[in-house]
Formats: sequence, C-alpha cells, structure tokens
Amino acid sequence: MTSSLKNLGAAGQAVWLDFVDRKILNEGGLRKLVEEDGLTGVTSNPSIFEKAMGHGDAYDEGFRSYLGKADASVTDTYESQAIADIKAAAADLRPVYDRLGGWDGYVSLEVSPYVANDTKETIGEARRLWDMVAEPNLMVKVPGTPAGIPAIRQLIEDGLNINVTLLFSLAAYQAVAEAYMAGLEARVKKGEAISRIASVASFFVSRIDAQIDKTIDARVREGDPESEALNAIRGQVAIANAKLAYAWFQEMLASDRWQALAARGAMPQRLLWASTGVKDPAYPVTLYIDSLIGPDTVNTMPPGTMDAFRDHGTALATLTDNLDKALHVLAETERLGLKLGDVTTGLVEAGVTLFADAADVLLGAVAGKRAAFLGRRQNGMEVKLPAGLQEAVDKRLETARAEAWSRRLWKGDGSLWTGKDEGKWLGWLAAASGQQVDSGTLKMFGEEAKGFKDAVLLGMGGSSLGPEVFARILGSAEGSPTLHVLDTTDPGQIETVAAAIDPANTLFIVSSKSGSTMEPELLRAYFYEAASRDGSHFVAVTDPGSKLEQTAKADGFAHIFAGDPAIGGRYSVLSAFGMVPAAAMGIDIQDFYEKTQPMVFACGADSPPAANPGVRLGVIIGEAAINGRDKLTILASKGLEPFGAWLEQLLAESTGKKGKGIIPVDLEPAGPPEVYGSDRLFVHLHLEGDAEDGLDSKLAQLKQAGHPLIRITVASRDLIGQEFFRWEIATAIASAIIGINPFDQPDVEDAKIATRKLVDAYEASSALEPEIAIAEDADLAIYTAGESGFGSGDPANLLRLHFARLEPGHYAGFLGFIERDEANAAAMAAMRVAVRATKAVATVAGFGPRFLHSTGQAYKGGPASGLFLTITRDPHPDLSIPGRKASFGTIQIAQARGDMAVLVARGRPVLRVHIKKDGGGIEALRAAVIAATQN
Ligand SMILES: O=P(O)(O)OC[C@H]1O[C@](O)(CO)[C@@H](O)[C@@H]1O
Repeated sequence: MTSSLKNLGAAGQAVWLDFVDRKILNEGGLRKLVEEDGLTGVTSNPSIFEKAMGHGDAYDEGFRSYLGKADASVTDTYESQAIADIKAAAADLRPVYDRLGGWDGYVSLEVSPYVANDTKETIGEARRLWDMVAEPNLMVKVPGTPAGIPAIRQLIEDGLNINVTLLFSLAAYQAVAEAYMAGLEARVKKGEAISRIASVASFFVSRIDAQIDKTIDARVREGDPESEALNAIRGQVAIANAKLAYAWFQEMLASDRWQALAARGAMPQRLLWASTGVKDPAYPVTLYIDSLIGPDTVNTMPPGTMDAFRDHGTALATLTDNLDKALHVLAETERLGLKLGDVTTGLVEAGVTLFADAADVLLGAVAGKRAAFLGRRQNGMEVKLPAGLQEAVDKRLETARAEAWSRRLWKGDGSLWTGKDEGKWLGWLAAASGQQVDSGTLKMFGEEAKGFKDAVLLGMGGSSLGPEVFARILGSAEGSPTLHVLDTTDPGQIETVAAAIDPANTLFIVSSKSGSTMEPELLRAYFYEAASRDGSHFVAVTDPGSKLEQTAKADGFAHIFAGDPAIGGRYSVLSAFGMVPAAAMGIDIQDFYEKTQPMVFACGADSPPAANPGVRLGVIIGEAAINGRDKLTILASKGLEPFGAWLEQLLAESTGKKGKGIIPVDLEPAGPPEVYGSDRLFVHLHLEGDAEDGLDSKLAQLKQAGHPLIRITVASRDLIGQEFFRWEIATAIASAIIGINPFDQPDVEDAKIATRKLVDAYEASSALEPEIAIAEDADLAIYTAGESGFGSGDPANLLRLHFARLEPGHYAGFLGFIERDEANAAAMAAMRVAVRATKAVATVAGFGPRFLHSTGQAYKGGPASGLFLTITRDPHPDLSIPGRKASFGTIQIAQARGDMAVLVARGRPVLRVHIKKDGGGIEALRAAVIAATQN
C-alpha cells in the first residue's frame, strides 16, 4: 500500500521533516523516510538543535574530536556539529534534488535568531552559513521580520536558496513574495540565471489558533454574550488565514510580473506550512495537514505528526475548498474583536524570542560541553553561595540572559551601564585575542632585550600592576632580562632597584597611557640621568600623541609602542602595556595569547550568562555587592598571590564610585570564620601544584560556616592571561549591576590636584606647608586634616579612639607611604589582623603612592564605610629629582597629605601617623596599633 505521506506528494504537496538529529542521520532514518514516504526536505531551527544537542551525549564524540584539534568559540563548536548534520541531511536528500532538477530536496538551516532584527547582520550570517555548508540543496532560513525582508531580497539576488520563516500574516507573506520577485528581477537585470534559485515562504499555522483560542476560551469563561459565535470559529482561524494566503499565492502566479519571471525559468516560491503540530490535544493530530493540502505547497511536520498522518491521514486536496467559509471565519474574527493583526505581529516577535531562548539554552549547553572537553586548558570555577545570594544570582542570570548581556557587552551597548560613553572603552575585548599588538614585532623586541641583564618598568596602576604579575608569576625566560617594576616615589624603594641594576646594562620601559602621570615622569627623569642620558636604553609604551611620546622621540628612545586609546589603563594588560614588558622578559607572546583564548571564547558574546565564566562571575560579585557583601576578599595560593594587586585596581577603580562599589581585600591573612562579618565574598585563587599551606582547611571552615566562596583553579602559570580576561568581563558586568560606569575614575583626580598644590608650593618656597602634630611621643607623631574631633592627646589614645569608630560593615585601611618591602608588608599585615580580630571588620592595605592610582578611587568615591590610617616617615636617605627642588621623599609626603585631605573632605575618618626618624620605626607603630585595638 502506498504511504499516505506519498499520496500527499501526488496531490502536489511536498512532505518535509521538521526535525533533525545525529541519531536519525546515523541510523539511516532520514534515508528511510525519503525512500518509503517520499520525503523531499528537512527543516531545522534553533529549538530543534537545542533538543538534539542540548541533552544527552549523542554529540560528545563530535565535540571532543573538534575541540581536540584546536580551541573554538561556542558558536563554532555548535556549528561544527550542526553543519555536519545539515551536510549529512543534504547528502541524504541530494538524490531527490538531482532527480527533481532543483525543484525539491532541500535542507534548511536557520540564521542566528539574535540577528533577526538587523538586516545587515542577517545578510552576513546567511552568506556565512551558505558558504560553510556549500551544498546546492541548502536553504538558508531567514525570519520574515521587517528587517528580514530587505535581507531576503538581497540574498535572493545573491543566488542563495531562502526559506523565509516566521510568517503569520498575509501582509508579511505578500512582502516576502515581493522581495523574492524583486531579488529575481535584480538578477535578470544583471543577466544572471534564476532557474535554480529556490525559496519557500514558511507560514506558521498552529500558533495562531493557540493564541486566538486562548482569548476565545477566556471570553467564553467570562460569559461573553458572543460566546456562541466565538466558539464557532475556535480552531479555524489559522487554517482560514493560511487558505487566504494560498489564494493570494495563486493570484500572484497568474500575474504578468510573475509570468515574466516564470518564462525565464523561475521556480515559484512555494508556501510551506510550518508549526503544523497541534497544540490543543482536543484537536485531531493531523488537523493542520488534512486541511491544507494543495499543489505547490510544502508541509513540514514534526515526527509525531508525520507518524500520525502516515497512520491515518487522507491526502485530499483541501486547500482551495470552502474559501467562502475561510473569508467568513476571518470576518468573524475581526467582528468579534479578536484582532488577528495584533496577534500575528505579536507572534513574530514572540517567535524571534522563542528561537533566541532556544538558542540560549542550546549555546549554554554547548558552552558546558566545550568547557568539559577543554578540561584543564580552561581555568575552572566552582561556586558555593548561601541560599539567599544564590537565589538573587540565579534571578539576575536569567535577566541577563533574557536581556542579552553577553552580546550587548561585546557590542558596546552603553545602556548596559549608565548609557554614557562606555561603548567607546571596550578596546580590551579585541586586545585579548592579540589584536592590539603585533606579536612579530614584539618577538624581535624580545630578542633585542636579551642584550640587557635587567629591565626596569617605570609606570603606575594599569601600566605597572599587570607587568608586575608577569614578573612575579611568570618570571623571565632564560637569557632575558629580569624585570623590576617601579611604581612609587618612595626613595628607599627606588634606591633598592637602582642598587640592584647597572644602568649601562639595563633596559628602561617607561609606560604611561596618558603619558603625563607624575610618577613615571619623575622616575624617567631620574633613570635617564642615571643611564647617562642614553635614550637607546629606553623604550616607551604610551597612547598616540602623548607627552611621553614627544619626550621619547626627543630623547631618542629605541622604541615607542603605541597603546589603544579605546582601552583604559586598568584594562590594558592584554594590550601593549602588558605585552611589551612581557616580551622583554622573553615570554612568547603568540603562545601567551593562544593560552588565553579558551577564556576569551568562553566569555564570548555567544556564551549565555550562566555558562559564561566572566559574566557569571560578574553577576555573582555584583549581586553580592548590592546585597551587602561588598568586601571581595582574595585568598590566593602562593603562586597566584601577586595577581591580587592587579585585581584590586581593576575592581576598586572600576566599581568604587558614587558611594557604591566593591572593596577588594587583598593579602589579608586568612583567619577563622568568626573574624569575618557578613559583608564578605571570598575568592580563592588556586594554582594547581601550589602547597596547601593550611589555606584549604581554612576555606573549608569558611564554607562550612556559610560564607560565600568562589574557587578559581588555574592549571599552570602560563594560563594567567585567562584570569585577566575573566575578571575584566566580570568587573564590567558587576558594574552594570551596581549601576555605575566601569571605565572612569572620577575621584582619582582630586588627590592629584591636592598633591600638585603642595608640590608647587614647595617648588616656590622650598618647604611644604607647615603642619602641627595633634599628638606626639618618642616614636610617632599624629596629624589630621581639618578637625579630628579628638582634641589632642597621646598617640596611643588617639589610635584607640580612631579604631573605636569601626563598626560591622566598615573596613579599616592602612595606607603606607613607606617602602614596599617585606618587613613593612609584614607589619601592615599584623596590624590588619589585630584590627580584624577585635573589630571584626575587613581590612585593606596599600602602599602610597601606588594605591592612589588603584584602590584609592574606591576609598574616596566608593562606599562611605572606610576608616584609614595613613602612614608616613621621614625619608632617609632621600633622593633628589633632576631638575626639581622637591625630592622623591618630599613628593611622597605631599602625596600622603594630599590624599588625606581629600579623604577627609569626603567625610572619611583618617589619622596620619608619622614614624619618627629616631624612634622604633614601623615596629613601634605596629605595637601601638595592636595595643590600641586591645582596649
Ligand atoms: O598609564 P597612566 O596614564 O600613567 O595611568 C596610570 C594609572 O593612573 C590612573 O589614571 C589613576 O590615576 C589609573 O587609572 C591608571 O592606571
């Protein structure tokens, strides 16, 4: 007996399958349908691929072998398998295509639903898929949205086969038919063939009834006086709508315009009935097949509908029957106020959203598979959050998905933040794949650098913290110079580096984006003299047109490497600002970028928020911050410890403004759960192979006590680039949640102005403005700016009163304008532990002036919960600066005073403790602070 499905073919209707997956292809199911049921086509869409790839393990082997060769984006990973399926289906249908001379035998692949409202992108996507599949019996599926129509016209002109999807209304269908004809006519005009261009217009059926029936049922339930009339058209509107579309199709075929094209061999754009599975179980399964049978049409059926029709369908030509009835149904629809026009418009929008939702689920699942198959090539992240925070994070992730945050971030959509100029500051996205530098040039530079024993980088903040991570986490290659980083005005620290190098055998890298930052400028002047004014030992990294560029040219620097003005300093590590010093250290830049790419891909525009390691992290830290957990506490294993200083700047300077933001807590020794308040979010950075050092058991206790904990694992040091990028994305996303612009630093400038005033006064008068200590003993003198509110007293008492102001949720900051060396760092850590132990607040520490260009922004502009102790001392020995009266030591003191003045002006409690030259030094201060916190 002939299959009922085959009988449809005899009635002029092509049977297509609205489904594809690897199983049906591998097991010959599709070939069987072709042979036994006369199947002549296949359609796919994002939901179909989601069902195929998003669940189970049928594609695992494909993913594994694809990713085994090289890393790839989430989309490329998905497409590697989808294209393989489409090609396989095209091969199964090729005999049909050949037999029917191109009339049928097509497989449809849909363009990304994300571009459905963008004509240009739709055209680009369609061409890309067409080229990738490279089979003559491919149909590219393009949504018939208002933006899709011009794309369809263009693509037909280009000679692609197009399946226009998501058509619900006669008007939209007519516009599509018009676009098809116009596309063919454009080809004719150019003398190009039109006889092998195929197109179908996919008219959606069941979704219309589902929508209209819902309204009918609601009105009937409410006792609408027209209930009878409403019920009479229930389940009939979609078919009536389709029948009228077909009637118009027939008229169109008879038109002179079409006949002229037909005479040149054009194939009609067949109407394809899609969405033919019934949604209301009360209807016969084959309702939308039985009623829509007629010549020059296609019905694409889900497998269940196809089985049912094979089983008991009757292939009777019904499409042109009862046209009067169809007109009546539509007239009634209008009379009863069911607003078919609004329904169909809404269905197009909902259709795009539904496919985008399906694509999100699909790409999310592929991203998960991709990460699993990359294994240790991509840094890991585990998260344990308390229930309330977890709920907030999940909710936000869903919003971020629905609002397309991943894609909007990469597109530079400023409305993700404050709608200002944020979109202009995203050069770091491209820089992460090496697009800002020329790795060949850097390789040559790395070779040149081998001629030096040491390299000294002179920079601040974004220009120094990244290079320091390279120096301390990766270290120099054999034969390449050792990199020293100087981001200070501290004479002791400068002297330490100066003593460790021989200027004649040293490469100096002067690095400043703006090219006008004071510290690198002073350091350049100092070392230029020390290097006997030999510019050939110097290179500059700076943005084009800066003052530093001019100086570098005038002084004959060996190289000037340009930055990208679309990248802010703290996001610049994967651009020239990180890569030039890295190259000098002998790091293979090409290889470094390759090792960074897995994270760049994982954080891509096509990686939905929940599966996107950067966006997800950003959502967690952003949600934590707005829910009171704004002290992001970094606990790193030894090998990753130097990363924290870079991360501090990124987080604090990006988010800490307008009274909001995240306060990063770095290098605070880990403690037992009870010393931490409920304002913490812990981030554990773990380098595989690092000694455990008791950290793991402390972390386990924190987890046990219900503290939120994010654990990031890095398999090897050379994967550190991934963390730069992950955190840049995370910071940008957290900023969107906090509601600030992550790319400005409005409060940094004030401290600079205050410092400049003091220094200028010094240059004029050879003295800093005098100040009077409010308390003093043999070791320490205490100063304030403005009114301290304490009166005077002895230092011990003032320190006690100062710290007594700390309350839960506050943080205490130790701002040391002293040499950044081990002894001072240890003393600061001890003071932090003492304050934390007794006050249960978070503690931060920074060395000045370095922190001024980093966390200083958040201390001034961020949450008003900081209390500070500024630490200064008489510099001895001091260092003079060529061409200036003020020495480095004087400038450093001026910076401390300027910073304190601004902090005080912002209402932050600050005391400045000056360590006296002949007293007990930092140890005396340490003892005084510990004592002050005890009582
Ligand atoms: O690279 P530059 O322009 O010298 O800036 C250094 C640092 O100073 C700051 O502008 C703050 O003063 C940071 O944002 C920046 O990273």
